[in-house]
Amino acid sequence: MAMANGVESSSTEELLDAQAHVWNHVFNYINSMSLKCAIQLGIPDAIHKHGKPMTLSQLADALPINGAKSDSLRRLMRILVHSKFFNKVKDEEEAYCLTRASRLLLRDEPLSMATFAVSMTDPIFVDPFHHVNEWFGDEHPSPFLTKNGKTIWEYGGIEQSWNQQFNEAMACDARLVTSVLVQECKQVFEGLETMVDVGGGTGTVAKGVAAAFPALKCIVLDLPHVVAGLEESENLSYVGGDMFEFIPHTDAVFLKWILHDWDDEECVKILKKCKEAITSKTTKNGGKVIIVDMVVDDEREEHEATETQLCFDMLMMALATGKERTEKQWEKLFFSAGFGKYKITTHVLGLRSLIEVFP
Ligand SMILES: C[S@@+](CC[C@H](N)C(=O)[O-])C[C@H]1O[C@@H](n2cnc3c(N)ncnc32)[C@H](O)[C@@H]1O
Ligand SMILES: O=c1cc(-c2ccc(O)cc2)oc2c(O)c(O)ccc12
Repeated sequence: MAMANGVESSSTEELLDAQAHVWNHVFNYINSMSLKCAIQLGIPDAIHKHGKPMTLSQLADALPINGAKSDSLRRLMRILVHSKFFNKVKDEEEAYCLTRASRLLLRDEPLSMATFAVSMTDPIFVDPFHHVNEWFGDEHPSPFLTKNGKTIWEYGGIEQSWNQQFNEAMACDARLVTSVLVQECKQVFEGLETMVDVGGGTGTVAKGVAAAFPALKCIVLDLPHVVAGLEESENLSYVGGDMFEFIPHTDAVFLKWILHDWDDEECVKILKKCKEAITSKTTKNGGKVIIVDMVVDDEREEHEATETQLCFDMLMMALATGKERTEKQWEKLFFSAGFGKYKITTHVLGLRSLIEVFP
């Protein structure tokens, strides 16, 4: 009866598909953890050092692992081949080589994301996500605060090693973005005499921009515990302060991964401070705010890009009061803060956009 009917049998298939879908999502963290393990074991570095595709036994010999675990290493490599971190090639024997993604996980590469990937999968960083359901029922502005009793920024001022790990993870991303900015987006900085990188962390972007444009004076404004004791140079200096209170006068304010941390009301406050900073000086060629952040495209067809943007939106919900915004939402912020026009450049920074905002 049940199985004789085509509809019934297809609904059995659908039921099993649905079960697989649930499994897939329940165990999705295994992808993150496998990647973390590969970086910690130094698998990308070992393959890179080998200089040509590396067989399983060569890899097992090169890694700091128990020799009896080479079949487990094969299984780890299998899932990482599946998730496109390695390719398997076959000449005389099967061997592994790097992909573009695992090249970004080499420890000594200037644009390495290895520190970022290991930090962000550390239990202390993942922990707030175990408190999202509890947060839905409480009064706190973020699950991070539900878990830690402090905002992420207050927490960084108290937990030294957390602060250092967070700043290093941000610096990883900033190195990659800076290299694109100074190579592909030179025109954005040309003609500026001064620039303040607001919430600029330990100054990775400002250092890169200051080196590429020696006539441009760069100032990094960040919380006092973030910029304490950092080395300055001829055209790079640090100011410890609060962007909600004061931003030094400048031709341009740079905001990378800042506004998505904050809710709309807080963003308008920050943007108003930016506007004061860029309009209170007689600017020759400047007078703008440069933003690096996502512009969510609801129509976007690419599945992976949409998933990443949705993950970042959840990240902002779990850690702070922010969100990822559509162009309409950005426009509302700019006009509410008293700006007159803006220009969005997409694609040059991958999933993020470069937004220039003018008074
Ligand atoms: C997500 S990080 C981005 C860092 C850097 N812009 C980057 O993209 O690599 C946000 C930064 O904002 C800083 N921040 C948070 N609250 C701030 C405040 N009230 N005033 C100045 N900086 C602040 C944090 O310390 C942190 O460095
Ligand atoms: O990439 C990140 C990661 C974080 C993060 C993740 C987990 C935690 O427990 C704390 C922080 O925060 C970020 C952030 O605030 C941001 O503006 C951009 C990127 C990230």
